[in-house]
Amino acid sequence: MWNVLWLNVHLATGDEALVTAGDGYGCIRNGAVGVHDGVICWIGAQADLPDVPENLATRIEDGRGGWLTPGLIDAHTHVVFAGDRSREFAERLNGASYEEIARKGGGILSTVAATRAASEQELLEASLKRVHTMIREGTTTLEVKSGYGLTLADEFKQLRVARAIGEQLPVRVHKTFLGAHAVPPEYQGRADAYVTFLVEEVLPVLHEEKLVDSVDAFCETIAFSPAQTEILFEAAQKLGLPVRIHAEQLSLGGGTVLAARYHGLSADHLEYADEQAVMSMARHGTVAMLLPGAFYFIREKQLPPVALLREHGVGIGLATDCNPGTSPVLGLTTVMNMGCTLFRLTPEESFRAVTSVGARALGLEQQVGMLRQGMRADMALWEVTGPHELSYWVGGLQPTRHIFEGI
Ligand SMILES: O=C(O)CC[C@@H]1NC(=O)NC1=O
Ligand SMILES: [Fe+3]
Repeated sequence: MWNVLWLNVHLATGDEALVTAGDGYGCIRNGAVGVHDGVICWIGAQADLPDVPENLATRIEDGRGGWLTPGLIDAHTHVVFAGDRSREFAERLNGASYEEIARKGGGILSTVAATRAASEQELLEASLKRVHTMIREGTTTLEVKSGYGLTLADEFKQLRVARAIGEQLPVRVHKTFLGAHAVPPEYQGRADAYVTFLVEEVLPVLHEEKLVDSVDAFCETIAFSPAQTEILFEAAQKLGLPVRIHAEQLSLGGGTVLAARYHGLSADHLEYADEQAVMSMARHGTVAMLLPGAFYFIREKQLPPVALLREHGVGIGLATDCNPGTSPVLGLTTVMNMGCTLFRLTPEESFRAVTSVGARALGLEQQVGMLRQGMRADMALWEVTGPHELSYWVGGLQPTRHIFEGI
């Protein structure tokens, strides 16, 4: 029946079938969870537990009255990179402009150069350190993008490292191809040729190696146009790969509408999204993935259209966007607080944003993101007064237990 039994826990299930107007978390107080081979096989009030045959070889876990939640889902990270951009942060605070930093070889292309120069082992070691911190803060599912290699060999290297992270650590990894993150030095002024290179020589090879779970693009005035992005999306669609997009981060450019038209899993950033963009996401079930870490770090002033997202019933996700340039953030509970404090999400919305909605953004809603019979037993145990407290602390809150596949 089960090989692990969690007792003496209050459950914030995030189960949409249990969520009500009065309880946005789908709570079961004084609950229990039975797990068999990493899957939830029983969940409910402890008083309703069926008799457990004495001889059953069951590992009993005492939750000591803590709150058990789904493991947190970080559905947008660039966590695999080499090099250091902290000096740029200091230079900017001492008056240097982005342009001056870029002219000195700083910015995204400096991370590209460092990532190309790093060996696969060096890249893995640097990334594992950051993912260990993410795990300590409750993350059990992690999306990892490429996009700092920008050659076949280096995009390959990044995605192999992403795969290795999931093989070595108790975390589920979704691998996203983001070759269209920036135009590399060898293609400067030839963005169209670079896009052709990506769709003809890079994406098919990485897909063949089963290293791509979805395809992303940075659709922005300083990156790729909607027309260039669509070429990539057409290629992804031909390979049967879902798409996602960095869109409307710095301007209204049409990326969100484009991604929704391709039934994109998510459209991310969205500070400059308008009602047409929101309605296109609602029409196609595309998740709005808000990234308050980048908003905070680059001191953006334009807020994403949260009221419109609510009005049109678009799922609202939150993620760290962990990257060295605009969002050096590792903790999802910090991002949950930012979602509430900066974007005025309710704690319930913030909780769903990193659980059930995060799962939808990765196409994993049948496996993770809720505590429900049949779902993977990826969970986190918290010593808090209730699930609302996960959005309250500004950093520093860690679960007492990070539980992957039940243990
Ligand atoms: O500066 C970097 O390294 C990444 C910037 C980051 N990438 C993206 O698509 N949007 C961003 O803010
Ligand atoms: Fe990003």
